[in-house]
Amino acid sequence: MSSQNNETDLLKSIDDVPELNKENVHIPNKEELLHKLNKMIKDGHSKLQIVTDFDHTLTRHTMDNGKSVLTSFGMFRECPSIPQDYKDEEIRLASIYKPIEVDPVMSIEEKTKHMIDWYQAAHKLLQGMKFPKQELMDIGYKMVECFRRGVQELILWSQRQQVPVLVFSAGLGESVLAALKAADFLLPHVKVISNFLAMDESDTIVGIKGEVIHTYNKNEAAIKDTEYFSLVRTRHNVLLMGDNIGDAGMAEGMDHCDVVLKIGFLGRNARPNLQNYLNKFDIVLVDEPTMDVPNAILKRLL
Ligand SMILES: Nc1nc2c(ncn2[C@@H]2O[C@H](COP(=O)(O)O)[C@@H](O)[C@H]2O)c(=O)[nH]1
Ligand SMILES: [Mg+2]
Repeated sequence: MSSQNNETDLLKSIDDVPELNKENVHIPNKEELLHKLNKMIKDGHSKLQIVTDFDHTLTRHTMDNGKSVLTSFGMFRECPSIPQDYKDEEIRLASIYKPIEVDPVMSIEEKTKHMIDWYQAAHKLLQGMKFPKQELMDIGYKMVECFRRGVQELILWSQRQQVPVLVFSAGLGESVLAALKAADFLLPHVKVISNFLAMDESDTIVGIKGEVIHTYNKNEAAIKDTEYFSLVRTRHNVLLMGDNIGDAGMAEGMDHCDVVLKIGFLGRNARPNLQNYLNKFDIVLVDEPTMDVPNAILKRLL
Protein backbone atom coordinates (compact mmCIF):
# COMPACT_ATOMS: atom_id res chain seq x y z
CA MET A 1 0.00 0.00 0.00
CA SER A 2 1.39 3.40 -0.92
CA SER A 3 2.34 5.49 2.07
CA GLN A 4 1.20 8.63 0.27
CA ASN A 5 -1.38 10.83 1.95
CA ASN A 6 -4.41 12.38 0.29
CA GLU A 7 -5.34 16.05 0.02
CA THR A 8 -7.38 16.06 3.25
CA ASP A 9 -4.23 15.32 5.27
CA LEU A 10 -2.43 18.43 4.02
CA LEU A 11 -1.91 21.41 6.33
CA LYS A 12 -3.84 24.60 5.57
CA SER A 13 -1.62 26.63 7.85
CA ILE A 14 1.44 26.29 10.08
CA ASP A 15 -0.99 26.98 12.93
CA ASP A 16 -2.42 23.50 12.29
CA VAL A 17 0.69 22.14 14.10
CA PRO A 18 0.45 23.24 17.77
CA GLU A 19 4.09 22.30 18.43
CA LEU A 20 5.15 24.96 15.90
CA ASN A 21 3.28 27.67 17.78
CA LYS A 22 5.49 27.92 20.87
CA GLU A 23 7.49 31.04 21.74
CA ASN A 24 10.88 29.32 21.42
CA VAL A 25 10.03 28.17 17.87
CA HIS A 26 11.23 30.60 15.17
CA ILE A 27 10.18 30.23 11.51
CA PRO A 28 11.79 32.62 8.98
CA ASN A 29 9.40 31.82 6.12
CA LYS A 30 6.03 30.27 7.05
CA GLU A 31 4.87 29.94 3.43
CA GLU A 32 8.01 28.05 2.42
CA LEU A 33 7.78 25.82 5.48
CA LEU A 34 4.11 25.05 4.74
CA HIS A 35 5.06 24.06 1.19
CA LYS A 36 7.88 21.77 2.40
CA LEU A 37 5.68 20.17 5.06
CA ASN A 38 2.84 19.48 2.63
CA LYS A 39 5.22 18.01 0.03
CA MET A 40 6.58 15.65 2.70
CA ILE A 41 3.06 14.79 3.92
CA LYS A 42 1.83 14.18 0.36
CA ASP A 43 4.78 11.91 -0.50
CA GLY A 44 4.61 10.03 2.80
CA HIS A 45 7.29 8.17 4.75
CA SER A 46 8.37 5.96 1.82
CA LYS A 47 10.04 9.00 0.22
CA LEU A 48 11.63 10.28 3.43
CA GLN A 49 15.09 10.04 4.97
CA ILE A 50 16.28 11.56 8.24
CA VAL A 51 19.75 13.14 8.52
CA THR A 52 20.71 14.20 12.02
CA ASP A 53 23.72 15.54 13.84
CA PHE A 54 24.67 13.79 17.09
CA ASP A 55 26.31 16.08 19.66
CA HIS A 56 23.81 18.64 21.04
CA THR A 57 21.13 17.51 18.55
CA LEU A 58 20.27 13.91 19.46
CA THR A 59 21.91 14.71 22.79
CA ARG A 60 20.90 17.85 24.66
CA HIS A 61 23.04 20.97 25.17
CA THR A 62 22.40 20.97 28.90
CA MET A 63 20.48 18.89 31.41
CA ASP A 64 17.53 20.30 33.38
CA ASN A 65 19.96 21.19 36.20
CA GLY A 66 22.00 23.31 33.76
CA LYS A 67 24.92 20.83 33.57
CA SER A 68 26.55 20.75 30.10
CA VAL A 69 26.19 17.46 28.23
CA LEU A 70 29.44 15.78 27.17
CA THR A 71 30.26 15.75 23.46
CA SER A 72 31.38 12.48 21.88
CA PHE A 73 34.99 13.69 22.26
CA GLY A 74 34.21 14.61 25.86
CA MET A 75 32.93 11.04 26.45
CA PHE A 76 36.30 9.66 25.36
CA ARG A 77 38.09 12.14 27.62
CA GLU A 78 36.09 10.94 30.64
CA CYS A 79 37.35 7.33 30.35
CA PRO A 80 39.33 6.56 33.55
CA SER A 81 42.37 5.00 31.84
CA ILE A 82 42.96 8.04 29.62
CA PRO A 83 46.13 9.85 30.78
CA GLN A 84 45.69 13.14 32.65
CA ASP A 85 47.98 15.04 30.27
CA TYR A 86 45.65 14.11 27.37
CA LYS A 87 42.63 15.28 29.37
CA ASP A 88 44.29 18.59 30.31
CA GLU A 89 45.34 19.36 26.72
CA GLU A 90 41.97 18.22 25.34
CA ILE A 91 40.13 20.58 27.68
CA ARG A 92 42.58 23.39 26.87
CA LEU A 93 41.96 23.01 23.12
CA ALA A 94 38.19 22.76 23.56
CA SER A 95 38.21 25.93 25.69
CA ILE A 96 39.94 27.78 22.81
CA TYR A 97 37.94 26.40 19.90
CA LYS A 98 34.40 25.84 21.19
CA PRO A 99 33.82 29.63 21.55
CA ILE A 100 35.10 30.08 17.97
CA GLU A 101 32.73 27.36 16.75
CA VAL A 102 29.72 29.30 18.08
CA ASP A 103 31.04 32.82 17.39
CA PRO A 104 28.12 34.80 15.90
CA VAL A 105 30.30 37.31 14.02
CA MET A 106 33.24 35.33 12.58
CA SER A 107 32.74 34.17 8.97
CA ILE A 108 32.27 30.46 8.24
CA GLU A 109 35.45 30.61 6.13
CA GLU A 110 37.43 31.95 9.11
CA LYS A 111 35.81 29.45 11.49
CA THR A 112 36.66 26.61 9.12
CA LYS A 113 40.38 27.40 9.33
CA HIS A 114 40.21 27.24 13.13
CA MET A 115 38.15 24.00 13.07
CA ILE A 116 40.79 22.35 10.86
CA ASP A 117 43.50 23.43 13.33
CA TRP A 118 41.41 22.06 16.22
CA TYR A 119 40.71 18.73 14.62
CA GLN A 120 44.30 18.23 13.50
CA ALA A 121 45.57 18.96 17.00
CA ALA A 122 42.84 16.83 18.62
CA HIS A 123 43.44 13.85 16.37
CA LYS A 124 47.24 14.06 16.90
CA LEU A 125 46.60 14.05 20.63
CA LEU A 126 44.78 10.71 20.34
CA GLN A 127 47.74 8.89 18.79
CA GLY A 128 49.52 6.28 20.89
CA MET A 129 46.73 5.71 23.44
CA LYS A 130 45.03 2.38 24.01
CA PHE A 131 41.39 2.46 22.92
CA PRO A 132 39.32 2.13 26.14
CA LYS A 133 36.51 0.08 24.57
CA GLN A 134 34.69 -1.07 27.72
CA GLU A 135 35.19 2.24 29.56
CA LEU A 136 33.67 4.09 26.62
CA MET A 137 30.68 1.72 26.66
CA ASP A 138 30.27 2.43 30.39
CA ILE A 139 30.24 6.17 29.64
CA GLY A 140 27.74 5.42 26.85
CA TYR A 141 25.27 4.05 29.42
CA LYS A 142 25.62 7.31 31.39
CA MET A 143 24.72 9.24 28.23
CA VAL A 144 21.33 7.54 27.83
CA GLU A 145 19.68 10.19 30.03
CA CYS A 146 21.34 12.96 27.96
CA PHE A 147 19.36 12.29 24.80
CA ARG A 148 16.65 14.84 24.04
CA ARG A 149 13.23 13.69 25.23
CA GLY A 150 11.49 12.13 22.23
CA VAL A 151 14.55 10.67 20.46
CA GLN A 152 13.34 7.16 21.33
CA GLU A 153 9.93 7.97 19.79
CA LEU A 154 11.68 9.23 16.62
CA ILE A 155 13.90 6.13 16.38
CA LEU A 156 10.96 3.72 16.94
CA TRP A 157 8.78 5.63 14.44
CA SER A 158 11.52 5.46 11.80
CA GLN A 159 12.02 1.75 12.55
CA ARG A 160 8.28 1.05 12.21
CA GLN A 161 8.10 3.01 8.93
CA GLN A 162 11.54 1.79 7.77
CA VAL A 163 12.78 5.34 7.23
CA PRO A 164 16.60 5.40 7.06
CA VAL A 165 18.29 7.56 9.71
CA LEU A 166 21.79 8.92 9.13
CA VAL A 167 23.62 10.10 12.24
CA PHE A 168 26.24 12.42 10.72
CA SER A 169 28.74 13.50 13.38
CA ALA A 170 31.91 15.61 13.37
CA GLY A 171 32.55 14.07 16.76
CA LEU A 172 34.20 10.75 17.63
CA GLY A 173 32.50 7.81 15.91
CA GLU A 174 33.25 5.20 18.60
CA SER A 175 31.63 7.39 21.25
CA VAL A 176 28.58 7.99 19.03
CA LEU A 177 28.19 4.23 18.55
CA ALA A 178 28.60 3.58 22.29
CA ALA A 179 25.90 6.09 23.23
CA LEU A 180 23.49 4.87 20.53
CA LYS A 181 24.08 1.21 21.48
CA ALA A 182 23.56 1.94 25.18
CA ALA A 183 20.19 3.56 24.40
CA ASP A 184 19.16 0.74 22.00
CA PHE A 185 19.03 3.30 19.18
CA LEU A 186 21.64 1.59 16.97
CA LEU A 187 19.04 -0.38 14.96
CA PRO A 188 19.60 -1.71 11.40
CA HIS A 189 18.01 1.37 9.76
CA VAL A 190 20.31 3.73 11.69
CA LYS A 191 23.69 4.46 10.03
CA VAL A 192 26.58 6.51 11.45
CA ILE A 193 29.10 8.60 9.52
CA SER A 194 31.75 10.19 11.75
CA ASN A 195 35.45 10.37 12.62
CA PHE A 196 36.35 6.76 13.42
CA LEU A 197 39.64 5.79 15.01
CA ALA A 198 42.40 3.98 13.12
CA MET A 199 44.01 1.40 15.42
CA ASP A 200 46.84 -1.14 15.16
CA GLU A 201 46.50 -4.82 16.06
CA SER A 202 46.99 -4.06 19.77
CA ASP A 203 44.11 -1.50 19.80
CA THR A 204 46.58 1.38 20.00
CA ILE A 205 45.19 4.50 18.30
CA VAL A 206 47.26 5.52 15.28
CA GLY A 207 44.94 8.23 13.94
CA ILE A 208 41.55 8.84 12.34
CA LYS A 209 40.24 6.82 9.38
CA GLY A 210 39.78 8.75 6.13
CA GLU A 211 39.22 12.49 5.77
CA VAL A 212 38.55 14.62 8.84
CA ILE A 213 34.89 15.52 9.33
CA HIS A 214 34.66 18.83 11.21
CA THR A 215 31.65 21.01 11.97
CA TYR A 216 31.96 23.00 8.73
CA ASN A 217 32.54 20.31 6.12
CA LYS A 218 29.64 17.97 6.87
CA ASN A 219 28.38 17.59 3.33
CA GLU A 220 28.40 15.29 0.33
CA ALA A 221 32.17 14.70 0.60
CA ALA A 222 31.55 12.27 3.45
CA ILE A 223 28.27 10.73 2.24
CA LYS A 224 28.83 9.88 -1.44
CA ASP A 225 30.04 6.31 -2.10
CA THR A 226 28.78 5.12 1.27
CA GLU A 227 26.27 2.33 2.08
CA TYR A 228 23.89 5.06 3.28
CA PHE A 229 23.90 6.94 -0.03
CA SER A 230 22.77 3.85 -1.99
CA LEU A 231 20.08 3.18 0.64
CA VAL A 232 18.36 6.55 0.06
CA ARG A 233 18.49 6.97 -3.74
CA THR A 234 14.66 6.83 -3.98
CA ARG A 235 14.05 8.99 -0.93
CA HIS A 236 13.95 12.56 -2.15
CA ASN A 237 12.62 14.28 0.98
CA VAL A 238 14.98 14.92 3.90
CA LEU A 239 14.27 15.88 7.49
CA LEU A 240 17.59 17.42 8.59
CA MET A 241 18.38 18.25 12.23
CA GLY A 242 21.46 19.95 13.65
CA ASP A 243 22.72 22.30 16.33
CA ASN A 244 25.55 23.98 14.42
CA ILE A 245 25.27 26.33 11.45
CA GLY A 246 27.51 23.90 9.59
CA ASP A 247 24.94 21.13 10.07
CA ALA A 248 22.55 22.92 7.69
CA GLY A 249 24.70 21.68 4.80
CA MET A 250 24.59 17.98 5.69
CA ALA A 251 22.27 17.07 2.81
CA GLU A 252 24.01 19.23 0.19
CA GLY A 253 25.33 16.22 -1.63
CA MET A 254 21.92 14.65 -2.17
CA ASP A 255 21.26 16.07 -5.66
CA HIS A 256 18.19 13.84 -6.06
CA CYS A 257 16.39 15.50 -3.15
CA ASP A 258 13.34 17.74 -3.71
CA VAL A 259 12.68 18.94 -0.16
CA VAL A 260 15.19 19.36 2.67
CA LEU A 261 13.38 20.53 5.80
CA LYS A 262 16.03 21.89 8.15
CA ILE A 263 15.50 22.08 11.93
CA GLY A 264 18.17 23.92 13.96
CA PHE A 265 18.54 23.39 17.71
CA LEU A 266 20.06 26.67 18.93
CA GLY A 267 21.35 26.26 22.47
CA ARG A 268 24.68 28.12 22.65
CA ASN A 269 25.07 31.86 22.26
CA ALA A 270 21.41 31.87 21.26
CA ARG A 271 20.47 35.56 21.02
CA PRO A 272 23.43 36.78 18.89
CA ASN A 273 23.23 33.65 16.70
CA LEU A 274 19.47 33.64 16.06
CA GLN A 275 19.55 35.55 12.76
CA ASN A 276 22.44 33.42 11.46
CA TYR A 277 20.33 30.30 12.19
CA LEU A 278 17.20 31.81 10.65
CA ASN A 279 19.23 32.31 7.46
CA LYS A 280 20.12 28.59 7.36
CA PHE A 281 17.25 26.63 8.92
CA ASP A 282 13.50 26.42 8.19
CA ILE A 283 12.71 26.04 11.90
CA VAL A 284 14.95 27.25 14.76
CA LEU A 285 14.28 25.85 18.23
CA VAL A 286 15.88 27.95 20.99
CA ASP A 287 16.82 26.16 24.22
CA GLU A 288 14.55 23.23 23.34
CA PRO A 289 15.09 20.00 25.36
CA THR A 290 12.77 17.76 23.31
CA MET A 291 12.14 16.32 19.84
CA ASP A 292 8.48 17.42 20.00
CA VAL A 293 8.66 19.44 16.75
CA PRO A 294 10.31 16.74 14.57
CA ASN A 295 7.98 14.09 16.04
CA ALA A 296 4.91 16.28 15.39
CA ILE A 297 5.97 16.49 11.73
CA LEU A 298 6.77 12.77 11.36
CA LYS A 299 3.47 11.57 12.82
CA ARG A 300 1.72 13.32 9.90
CA LEU A 301 3.61 11.23 7.36
CA LEU A 302 1.50 8.10 6.89
N1 LIG B 1 35.77 18.23 23.60
C1 LIG B 1 35.89 18.23 22.26
N2 LIG B 1 34.80 18.48 21.51
C2 LIG B 1 34.99 18.46 20.18
C3 LIG B 1 36.22 18.22 19.56
N3 LIG B 1 36.05 18.30 18.22
C4 LIG B 1 34.74 18.57 18.02
N4 LIG B 1 34.13 18.68 19.19
C5 LIG B 1 32.72 18.95 19.39
O1 LIG B 1 32.00 17.86 18.84
C6 LIG B 1 30.86 18.38 18.17
C7 LIG B 1 30.86 17.84 16.79
O2 LIG B 1 30.08 16.71 16.79
P1 LIG B 1 28.63 16.74 16.08
O3 LIG B 1 28.04 15.40 16.36
O4 LIG B 1 27.86 17.87 16.72
O5 LIG B 1 28.91 16.99 14.61
C8 LIG B 1 30.93 19.86 18.10
O6 LIG B 1 29.92 20.40 18.91
C9 LIG B 1 32.28 20.20 18.65
O7 LIG B 1 32.22 21.27 19.55
C10 LIG B 1 37.35 17.94 20.39
O8 LIG B 1 38.49 17.70 19.93
N5 LIG B 1 37.14 17.96 21.72
MG1 LIG C 1 26.30 18.98 17.06
